[in-house]
Amino acid sequence: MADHDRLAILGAGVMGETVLSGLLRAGWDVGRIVATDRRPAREAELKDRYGVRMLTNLDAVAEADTVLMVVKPQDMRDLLTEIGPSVRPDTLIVSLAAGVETILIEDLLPAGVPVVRVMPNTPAQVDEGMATISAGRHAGDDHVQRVSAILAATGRVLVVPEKYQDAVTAISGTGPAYLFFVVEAMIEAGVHLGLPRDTATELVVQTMLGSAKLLRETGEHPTVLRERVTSPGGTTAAAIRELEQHRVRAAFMGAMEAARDRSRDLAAAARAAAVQDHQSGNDHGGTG
Ligand SMILES: NC(=O)C1=CN([C@@H]2O[C@H](COP(=O)(O)OP(=O)(O)OC[C@H]3O[C@@H](n4cnc5c(N)ncnc54)[C@H](O)[C@@H]3O)[C@@H](O)[C@H]2O)C=CC1
Ligand SMILES: O=C(O)[C@@H]1CCC=N1
Repeated sequence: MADHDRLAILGAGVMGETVLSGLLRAGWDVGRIVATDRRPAREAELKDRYGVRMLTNLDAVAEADTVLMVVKPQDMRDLLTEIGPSVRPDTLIVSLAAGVETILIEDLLPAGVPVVRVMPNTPAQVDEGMATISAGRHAGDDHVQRVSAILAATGRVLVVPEKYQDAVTAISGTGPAYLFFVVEAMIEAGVHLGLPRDTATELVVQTMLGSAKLLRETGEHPTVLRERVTSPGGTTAAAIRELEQHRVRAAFMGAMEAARDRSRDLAAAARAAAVQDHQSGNDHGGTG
């Protein structure tokens, strides 16, 4: 992304702020970024915290070369309906919403507007994010590069075919929640075994961090690393037997299938709303 390019973040909730703060930590000039939020208290909060200019959606789009849409999937249609007619043909539109397909976004925008879909995650708040990027029909390599450069400020980036994005959402988009769930459960277990809560928390958090670092830095398969902890007839073997008896592996598969299916449901709901709009003649003017 060239240094003069300007970015608008529409919807400055958890993920919008995550991207904003990451870019500022990476050295972006706050003057190159504008943001919006429909909640006035949130606008004031972000203005105070980062000195970022908070505008209306239409003003933000008018100023920007790249527009990140970071509202809930259910709010995406209203947002696109509002900004669609004002989007210039060369404005790059980027959606970070779960489930919403680029083809639906393109339909609500003027013909030919480039659209890119991203699935980020919250570890971007500490520059350890994992984001995947997929190009829509009118987005070229230069657009994908531009979005990669933005997301690379907050962690790792992979370009994937859009058909993978529902699975990605279930694995890395939603993934931090599963790991926090495991951490919660392990801390409770420590307390159950008689450890003070702060001691249990320190043990579990450092063990999570250290295990992730071991995986990343050695590149070893997790099974190999687990086997190295598992002494014959020892404590780990006893614990793993319990996890297997409770079908924890199957539960993880079921959980991620459910997340993948929910992402597909969100896409289907957006498609159904589009069909209903067309049938009722309530077309929003998009020709893309
Ligand atoms: N939170 C997460 O871990 C992740 C979220 N996402 C995606 O990011 C998007 C946002 O999620 P969160 O930040 O968690 O939600 P959030 O609810 O924290 O933020 C959404 C923000 O958008 C604002 N908003 C809604 N409609 C608006 C409009 N028309 N104009 C301006 N502002 C508007 C809301 O006031 C709110 O502050 C979702 O589509 C979600 O699928 C993707 C990956 C991870
Ligand atoms: O729960 C959600 O729908 C969002 C998308 C991925 C993570 N959080």
